[in-house]
This record gives sequence, C-alpha cells and structure tokens, in this order.
Amino acid sequence: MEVRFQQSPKETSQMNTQELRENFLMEHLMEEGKLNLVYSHYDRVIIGGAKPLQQPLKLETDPELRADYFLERREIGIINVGGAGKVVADGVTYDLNKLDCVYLGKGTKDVTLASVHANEPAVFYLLSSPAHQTYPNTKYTKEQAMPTNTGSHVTANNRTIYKYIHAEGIQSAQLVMGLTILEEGSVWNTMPSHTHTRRMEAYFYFDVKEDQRVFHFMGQPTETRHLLVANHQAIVSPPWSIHSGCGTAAYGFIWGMAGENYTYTDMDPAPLSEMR
Ligand SMILES: O=C[C@H](O)[C@@H](O)CC(=O)C(=O)O
Ligand SMILES: [Zn+2]
Repeated sequence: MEVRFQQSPKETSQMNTQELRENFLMEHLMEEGKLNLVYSHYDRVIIGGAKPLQQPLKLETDPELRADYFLERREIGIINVGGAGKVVADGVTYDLNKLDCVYLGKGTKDVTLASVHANEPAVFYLLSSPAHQTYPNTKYTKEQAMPTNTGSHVTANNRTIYKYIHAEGIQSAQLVMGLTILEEGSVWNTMPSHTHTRRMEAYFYFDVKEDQRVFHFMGQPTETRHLLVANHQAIVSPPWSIHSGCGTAAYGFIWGMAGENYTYTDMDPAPLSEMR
C-alpha cells in the first residue's frame, strides 16, 4: 500500500507539473488482476482500485493498519464502473453491475471482489475511511441514488448526480460517496467550483475515451493549478482545494468525501469573479 502525507497550500503553490502529479494524481490505480490501495493522510482515507480477472481478489489488511482485518476500524464504499461483478462480504454476495454501489460497515471481516466474465472484467473503485460505529452493509443501484439533473447545455455542464452514501442515503460513520455523469456535449464538472474545509474529497474519472482527457483543476480558489487526467485515474483533493474538471468530451466520475460532517450540500462557493 502506498502512503501519501499531506501538503500545505503554500508548498502546493510552488510545485511543478511532475510534483503536482506525484502528490495528487493516482495514475495506475487500476491494473488487471490486481487490487491497489493508496493511504492518504487527508482524513486517513484509503483510495483503491480492483480489476479481477479469473481469480477473485481479497481485500487484505496491510501492516500499516496494524489491524487484524481491513475493516476492523474502517468502513468502505465500492462502486463498479466495468463489467458485471460480485462482492462477497462475510458470506453474503452482492451482485454489482455497472454503477451499483455496496457499503460495508466496520467489523466486516472477509471481503472478496470478482468479475463474472474475465474477458469483460468488473472495475471496482474503493474508498474507505475510519469508523467508530457499525452501520449495516447495504447495496444501492444507481436508480436508488436519487438521480438529480443539474447544470445546462448553455454552460456545457449538463449532468446527473447520483448520491449513494450520505446523510439521506446509505448510512455511514463519515463516508460520503456518489457519482456524476455528463450528458453528451457537456464537459464541465463542479463549475462553479467550491471548497469544503470540513471534508477532503477524492475523484475517480471513468468512461473517458482512450484519446480524450480531463483537465482537472485544483488548488486554493485564488491559486489554481491543473492536472491532465486519463481514464480510470484518481485525484485526491485537500479540504482547502477546489475540485473541478473540464473534459475534451463527456465522461463520468465517482466522488467521495470524509471528514467533519457528511452533509452533501455543505459547500463554500468559489465565485468565478474571485478565482485566479
Ligand atoms: O462536494 C461535492 C462534490 O464536489 C461533487 O458531488 C460535485 C459534483 O459531482 C458535480 O458538481 O458534478
Ligand atoms: Zn466537493
């Protein structure tokens, strides 16, 4: 498991492109037949990717956690953005088709992830945060995730937001998770931008076509930087940073947060007129 510490706004403002990418971008989260984890010290979230082929992949504990099993003191959300998949948690099987989500609470001992067809593998994105209370293991389809249309074609940000794990959806100790799908011809996400110093955020871009990219914007609202992001790459967004992207074509992304609260609407707007 890779461990990443925090960066201050000041040191971030002095980074070059390569340094920004090493600290904030996860380029190789998804590898065939592997389960990869990155431990971020922003709210101690663990960001993961799993692409099982013939063999199921087990969510193992890591020496860094000093825990007998991965979810001993944690909770996790898992969303599939690939072919049909299965998550087995303590003997219970959750069938996860594309854009289905399963939440597993603290105390779940045995977790395996599998693809139904190795030639059309599941692509599981994982986000885990510390938990001090157990909430029930729960699956949601995207239809259960309160699909809400927002934005407009005029501003090229017409998109549908699906909320799975949050105060009014699947209950959790602190994890918040959902995803956003852009309409054909719309390219901007989370514009106008915002920050929420109560929570960190992680983004995972998917359905970005091979020859397309997303320009992801980060930094304090008055000190913005960008990262070039390809399909199945993830971004960690510090609590003080905006997180907003513009694609060269439509795409989708999973967002997730952890921290002080789990109120989805708690955002501090960063008006365009004040951004630099
Ligand atoms: O705090 C909330 C997150 O930044 C995302 O939910 C925003 C988003 O998906 C969007 O506007 O497209
Ligand atoms: Zn946000």
